[in-house]
Amino acid sequence: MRLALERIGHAFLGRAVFENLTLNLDRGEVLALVGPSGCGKTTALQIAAGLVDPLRGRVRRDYRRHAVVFQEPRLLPWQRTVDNIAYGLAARGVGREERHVIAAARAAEVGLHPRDLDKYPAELSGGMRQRAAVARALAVDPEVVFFDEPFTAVDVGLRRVLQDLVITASAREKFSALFVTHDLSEAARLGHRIIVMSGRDGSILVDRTIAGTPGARDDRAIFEMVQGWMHEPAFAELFDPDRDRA
Ligand SMILES: Nc1ncnc2c1ncn2[C@@H]1O[C@H](COP(=O)(O)OP(=O)(O)OP(=O)(O)O)[C@@H](O)[C@H]1O
Repeated sequence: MRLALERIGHAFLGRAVFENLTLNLDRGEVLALVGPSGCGKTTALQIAAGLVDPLRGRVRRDYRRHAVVFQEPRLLPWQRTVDNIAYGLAARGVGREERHVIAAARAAEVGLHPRDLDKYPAELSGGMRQRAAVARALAVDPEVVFFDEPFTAVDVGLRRVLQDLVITASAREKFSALFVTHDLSEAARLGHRIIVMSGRDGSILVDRTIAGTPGARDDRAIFEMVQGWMHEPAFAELFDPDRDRA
């Protein structure tokens, strides 16, 4: 077990997001977290990543290094791509030359061209910026990666490429990942397990292993899996979050 949220309760301005959230992330596992907008997925991720302190409950972490990939790339505009990718390494005291070697290797893994390394974020396309954000996360050799809807803003074709990057990298590097997404097909492509959060009280409606292995599921299998999920009441809230709301 890499990470455990134990009986977490959280509220903003006195309004509860969830009262009693418990979830585990296993070693090497990509856990897809889905739920209707506003149910608390990002809050759960931020608590798991230590970016927000929960009001109640406990977070147990059994790892040394993690990284976060946000929906927007959050690159430093005044730094070249190579230095953005190496950002976490600089914070860890890795020397400049070694940082650049590692950053160049990570950039190549996410499909950035060597000439992109000297560019500033404003000179990159949106997709290239998000590739750089993934490279920056992987550069620190994280044992856990938190993805908060990282590919929502990129176009469909590139989204698949970036999903494949995550699948390949997680299989190669054996990191665990908590992957928040709105997209059931994305969850079905890259997850080992899926959790569905309720829009009513943030409780967990579904927690199940996804059949097959990420990267080995073909499009038809993914399509059929998602079709099957969509017929389950627990998933229906994703499409009609006000259904049972008082
Ligand atoms: N900083 C904040 N201050 C006040 N309320 C907040 C804050 N952050 C989140 N909330 C509220 O907490 C609830 C959960 O938000 P959260 O962003 O975790 O949901 P989500 O499931 O990730 O939503 P989405 O899928 O739309 O990104 C929402 O009602 C939101 O308005």
